Parts: sequence; C-alpha cells; structure tokens
Amino acid sequence: MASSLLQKTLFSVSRTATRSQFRRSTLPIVTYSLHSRSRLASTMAPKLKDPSLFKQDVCYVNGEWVKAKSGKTFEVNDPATGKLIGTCPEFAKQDTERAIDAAEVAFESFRKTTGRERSKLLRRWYDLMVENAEDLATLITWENGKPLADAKGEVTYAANFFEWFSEEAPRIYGDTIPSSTPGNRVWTIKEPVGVCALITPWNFPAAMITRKIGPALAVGCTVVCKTPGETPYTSLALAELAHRAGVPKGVVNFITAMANTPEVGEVLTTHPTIRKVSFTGSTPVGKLLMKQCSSTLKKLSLELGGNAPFIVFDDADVDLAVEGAVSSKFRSSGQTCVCANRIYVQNGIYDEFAQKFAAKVREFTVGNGFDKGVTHGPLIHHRAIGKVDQHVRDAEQKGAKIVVGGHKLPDLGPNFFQPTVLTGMTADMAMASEETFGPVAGLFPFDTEEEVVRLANATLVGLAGYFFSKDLHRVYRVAEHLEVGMVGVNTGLISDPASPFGGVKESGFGREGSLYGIGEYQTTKMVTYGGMGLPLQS
Ligand SMILES: NC(=O)c1ccc[n+]([C@@H]2O[C@H](COP(=O)([O-])OP(=O)(O)OC[C@H]3O[C@@H](n4cnc5c(N)ncnc54)[C@H](O)[C@@H]3O)[C@@H](O)[C@H]2O)c1
Ligand SMILES: O=CCCC(=O)O
Repeated sequence: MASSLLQKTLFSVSRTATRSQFRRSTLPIVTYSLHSRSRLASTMAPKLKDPSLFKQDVCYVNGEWVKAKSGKTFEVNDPATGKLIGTCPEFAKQDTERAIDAAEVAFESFRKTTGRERSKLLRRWYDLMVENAEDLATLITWENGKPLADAKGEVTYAANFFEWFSEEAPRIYGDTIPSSTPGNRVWTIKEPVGVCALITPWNFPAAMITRKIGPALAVGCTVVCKTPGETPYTSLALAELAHRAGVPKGVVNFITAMANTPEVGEVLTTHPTIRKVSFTGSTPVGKLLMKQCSSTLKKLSLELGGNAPFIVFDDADVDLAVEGAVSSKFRSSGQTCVCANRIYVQNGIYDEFAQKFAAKVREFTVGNGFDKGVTHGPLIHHRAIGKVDQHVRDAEQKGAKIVVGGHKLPDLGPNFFQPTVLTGMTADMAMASEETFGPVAGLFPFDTEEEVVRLANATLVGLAGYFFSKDLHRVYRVAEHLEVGMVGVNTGLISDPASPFGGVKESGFGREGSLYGIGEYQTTKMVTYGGMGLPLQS
C-alpha cells in the first residue's frame, strides 16, 4: 500500500477528530475541558462476524489448539469496561518447551522450502487478514481499547507487513566476493537463523506480531510467539488465520501467559534450540532478556522504549507542526513507542503553537472505542493511569500550567484519562526524562538550535525524533545530529512496513520492516572455494 494511503488508514481517527467537531458537539457529552462520552451501550460484548476467530482457553502449538498442561488459565479484561472478555491458558515451562520442540521439527522441512512457496503462504495469510479485517479490529478494540477506526488502521498496517515480506521472500540473495587470494572463489549464502522466539507488547496487538513473523517466515525460520497477556485474542485469531492459510504445522506457534510470563520468558531466552529472540517492549525487560540470552549467545533484536523529542523551530509551518504533533503525540492515546514525549517549541512561535495545539486537543472525544465519534479510548490498565497521573502532578507541582485536561475520568471507568496539554515545562520534570506512554503533551520552550539538539539528546534512549523546519540546511544538520534511529521531518507519522524501524542507545538494536528487517532473521555463511587456478590465458 502506498505510504500516504497507509498513513490515512493508520491515523484516520485524528483526522476525523479535527473535521467533525460540530457534528460531535450535538452528542451527549459529559463536560470536562474536552469531550468525554458517558458510559453507553457499548458495555455489551461485541459480536464477531466469524465467532470462530475468538479462541478461548487454547493456544496454537504444532498446528493444534491446546490447553496448558496444568489446566490453569488467566483472565483478560476489557480496559474500557473492566468486564471479563475471557480466559486464556497460563503456559508454563513444559508447555513452552513443547512449542519449541514443534518449531524445531518444523524448521527441518520449512527451511528447505523455496522463497516462492513461503511468499505464497504469507500472501494467503495477508489475504485472510484483509478478508477478516473487521473482526480483527473488533478484537483489538475489545482487548486494547483503541477506537475502532484506529484498530482498523492497525489491521491494515499489520497485514501490510505480510504483504511486504511476501514480496521479499523470493528475492533473498547472497553475494560473490572478489578474494584476496588468487585461485580462491568466495560467495555467501543467506540462511535462516533457526527457531525464533518472538515476544510482543499489548499496544499493537496485531502489528507488532506480523512485523516479526513476516520476515521470519520469509527467510524460512519457524517461530514461537509469546503474546502479551493483556491482548492475547488478536494473536490467537491470527493463528487461526495462519491455519486456514495452510501454514504447515509447527511453523508458527502462539503461546500465552500472564503470571508465568517470567518463567516462559526464561525458557524462550535460555533454551538451546532457540537461535534468535526478537523482543518489543520496555527497556528494563529488554535488558533482562538480553542477560538471559547471553547463556546461549542468541541473536537478538530489541525494540524498546523511547522518549521522542518533537521540535518545532520558529521557521516551521505552524499548522503543519500542530497537525504533526497531534498525530504523533495522541496516536493510541499516547501509547506508542514512537509517540512524541517532549515537545520543544522555539520561543518565537511558542504561544501561537500552544494555542493552536490546545484547540485541536479540546476537540477530542474520550470514551469506549466502540462508540461512534470517540477519538480516544482508555489506557491499557491502572498502572498506565497511575504513571500518567504522576507525570502530570509532578509537572504541575514544579510549575507547569495545565491548559487542557489533566485529570482522570472516573465517570467513564478506571482506565480513562483526559488528553492533556501542559505548558511551561522544564528539564527537572519527570516527563523530560521518562516515557509517559499516555495522552499527555508537555510543551518545553527553547531559544537556539544548539540548545534544543543538546536537550533532545540528553536521554539514555533514542528511538524516534521529529522536527519541523523549512530551512533545508537545518533539516540536514538536525537530522544528522539527533541521536535516534528514526527521524520525522515535517511529519509526525513515520511508520511504514517499507521503512526500517528501530532505535539506538537504550532503545535497543536491530531493525524491523523494510529490506533491513530480513537480515535480522538470517545468518551469512561464507564459502571459500580454493584451487580454482589462475584466469584463462589468452
Ligand atoms: N521500540 C518499539 O518498537 C516498541 C514498540 C512497542 C512498545 N515499545 C515499548 O514497550 C513498552 C510498553 O509495553 P509493555 O508495558 O507491554 O512492555 P513490557 O516490557 O512490560 O512487556 C512487553 C512484552 O514482554 C513480556 N514480558 C514482560 N516481562 C517478561 C519477562 N520477564 N520475560 C518474557 N517476557 C516478558 C510481556 O508479557 C509483553 O508480552 C514501552 O516502553 C514502549 O515504548 C517499544
Ligand atoms: O509502539 C510502537 C510501534 C508503533 C509503530 O509501529 O508505529
């Protein structure tokens, strides 16, 4: 899908939000400093067109639906209503080993398939995701809380990783290398690394999984995917679609755990059969997994937390910068790793930017993601609410001004927080150095380019960074000086299956998506063929 179309589907809600203020102003509204919907009929369980996509109490191992050996399960709750969605198997060590064994057996034959065969499998899986997009989106909204339009955007984004890597699968080339020794011939073979463990977070219940499985399968790896306890049902629906697509048994295995997560994680990171671990999640967990992987020296990709600077220079197009900040900061209610976390605005346009930005945020409507007109759903759980509230209180106490929002929305449910705008932010506030992962935008004033680049880089992490400027020299300079893995210039939207996604510093290493995503699942074997003699004499 062309990137502009992709971005439209990914971020449709923010755009609708800015267009439909008048229409929404006629809806029943509980008035805060912005719109919030009262509890509506959406507390009823949603219906799927194909109910067989909702898999309860089972995981997908070796092509079969299985329970945990212990029979234990854990509960999954709707973050918007707090109601029980269902239960899922609490996998433990033995269950996990069984999945690894299945992937090991499957690897022996799957590695020998052609790129074209693997391409067709991924393409069939992609087609099934597109056919079942509505149900997948329903599951995402139900267990993650994001508004349905955002969930549909995520399904498109997620499916596009399968499309992209289905196109890469038949085009995996090695190299021929001119040798330093006369008579030697040297070439490389790209081989699948082996059985991979994939561990993903709840904020993109579909896309974080397909971004890993796509390249893994494209090159001939088999996988055990440990999905997040908060959002397991989307992944289990993906497993069902893999089954229907004809993915051979054992090639993809989906396992779930909540209380046993550390136990399962330890098996996945220490088992000698696992040759690669790809993890997306927080930096502390990433560090733990890396330590555990060291015992067997696994190949690793770590996509970890961010603290994205978003810089608006005096010479920027202010309206464009406001639009970019809204979509970067408030996508998934601020719960994405590439969300703007520190918004730096140069003093010459600070007031204008703050006023226009706050006006856009006041247009949001908070509520249950299934309700019409809702632009922003709940956060994932009470811990997320606690962190957001603590960051706002900390900033307020240290002198920031709350311009929009600033408070929990208990009338909607325990996991709702008002989209919030703070001005007068300073470097001593928690938001300057910690990822908020919630719907709070703090505006930091600055004077010079040198100062803001220093501030932007004054963090241990480096995932995404954004800036707005019309000065081409500055564009090159600042893009080259930001210590991040991804830069958005004059845009707040950078995610695209065709672009390499990943960070530097404590945001991890490795790249997902794009041509570079393929290499993460391969090893390069070098072959030297000696004694070839000298070239033909004429
Ligand atoms: N860089 C990226 O691409 C990216 C993408 C999404 C989220 N994130 C980051 O993830 C964080 C939010 O997600 P989260 O709260 O779910 O993170 P988290 O690290 O708590 O959890 C992520 C996943 O790891 C699992 N996990 C937790 N402890 C584990 C252990 N000991 N062994 C094995 N697995 C374990 C969880 O069950 C979940 O599946 C944020 O910091 C965000 O920036 C990064
Ligand atoms: O949250 C992290 C991933 C978000 C994205 O892929 O744009």
